[in-house]
Amino acid sequence: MRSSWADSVVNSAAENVAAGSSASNGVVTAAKPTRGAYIPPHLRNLTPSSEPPAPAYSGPSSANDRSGYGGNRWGGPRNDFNQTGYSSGGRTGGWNNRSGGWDRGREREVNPFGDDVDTEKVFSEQENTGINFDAYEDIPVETSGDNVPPPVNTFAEIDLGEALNQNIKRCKYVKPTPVQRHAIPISLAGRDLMACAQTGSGKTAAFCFPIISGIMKGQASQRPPRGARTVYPLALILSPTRELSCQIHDEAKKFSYQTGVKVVVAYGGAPISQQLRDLERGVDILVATPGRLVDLLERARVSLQMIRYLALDEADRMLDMGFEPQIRKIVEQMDMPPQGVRQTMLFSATFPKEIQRLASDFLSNYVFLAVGRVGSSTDLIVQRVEFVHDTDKRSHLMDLLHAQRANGVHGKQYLTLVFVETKKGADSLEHWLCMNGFPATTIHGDRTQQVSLM
Ligand SMILES: Nc1ncnc2c1ncn2[C@@H]1O[C@H](COP(=O)(O)OP(=O)(O)OP(=O)(O)O)[C@@H](O)[C@H]1O
Repeated sequence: MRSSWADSVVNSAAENVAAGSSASNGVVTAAKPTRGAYIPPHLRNLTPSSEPPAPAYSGPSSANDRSGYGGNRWGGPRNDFNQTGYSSGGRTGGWNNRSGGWDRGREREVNPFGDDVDTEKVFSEQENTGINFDAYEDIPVETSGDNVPPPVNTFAEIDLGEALNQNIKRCKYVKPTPVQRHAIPISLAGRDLMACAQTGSGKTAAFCFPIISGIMKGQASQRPPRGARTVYPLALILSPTRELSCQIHDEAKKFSYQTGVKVVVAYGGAPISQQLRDLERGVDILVATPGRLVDLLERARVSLQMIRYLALDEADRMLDMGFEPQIRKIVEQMDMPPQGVRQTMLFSATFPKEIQRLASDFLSNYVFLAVGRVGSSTDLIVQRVEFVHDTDKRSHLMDLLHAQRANGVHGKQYLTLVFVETKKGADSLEHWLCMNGFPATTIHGDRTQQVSLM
């Protein structure tokens, strides 16, 4: 006999359901929970003493429900999700098998921060993770659109929820970056967003915070059709490469630690079996590369019909890599709720015609946000091009390395990255640098070889 609290939630919910709370609306029919019974995110990590069990699913009676999969499939306009008007007492809880999870509430969550950290201490130390906030003060920010929600200066000004606030402290984020200052309030207000911001500007948190917060606070009473092994994520984050997807996944796991929100990553070039197993354990936020996601959709292992949030990261790069057909298939030709019903955030470093077309096709009454000069390289990096004969390249590199070592920069030791065309060339350079007093490590990628030097 199972006796955990997670089971008692499920059982008491099932009993309530069986007792007739939904008998008349015909939505809930299961009298006994089975594999896959759903526990809403905000209840998944709680202990018996900290919060009472979820109330039973009581059918699509509230104005906030996306009700009636037979009629209006998505149950009215997106604002009905009412992210901003949430009060913790107003949650209806509810349960279903949305994510296909099994025993989700009982799974031990790995701490992505390693050893438990003292969040208060971290916050008072006023550290950050290396972003140069002083340099951000002068960065031009442009917004346009109807009734653009005002930016915030601190995370404390935004109601992201206690668990997420704790994780922001654990990440040592003291204040929001410019893209976060603007994008988070816009997204929390339920608006679609087209954001132009450079890499490294803090975009990941800018789209993850509103998604995680929205899932934590949102209604959990939607009830998808039961599909054998199909999972129904609530949010989809598309990104061009495996590396970026994994990076977003790692960050999102930190942000969602102890929130009960489950994040899974799926990318091509790796066996699909482990990713399928991860999906079967439950998924609220799916981070995926377009090609692998199309595969999962065609196998009917993922359905997009419950998607409330869609984020496209580095959209220009995805188009450069030829992913437009896959992206359009995912967004326009599968079962994803249409624009205006889902909430969509499109991030791109540049804003060429193709991205403008994508924005007008995917977004609804959106806010345009540009942080920094669109399409330019960052002011924080000085770029210099030097033409050197092939035969002089190594000696020139050696001069640069000696100059850097001699000058130092404010007494700090910096690393140097050298990009090399071939694996063989990288190995040979590494050997040569070591022989000349610059210990180097080669990192072999699929396409670009890098040598980093001390
Ligand atoms: N508010 C913040 N305070 C301190 N550090 C932050 C903040 N926001 C993000 N960072 C850190 O800054 C770094 C860059 O952020 P992030 O990776 O989100 O940028 P990005 O724009 O998404 O870059 P990429 O395009 O490479 O994904 C990360 O190490 C992240 O943890």
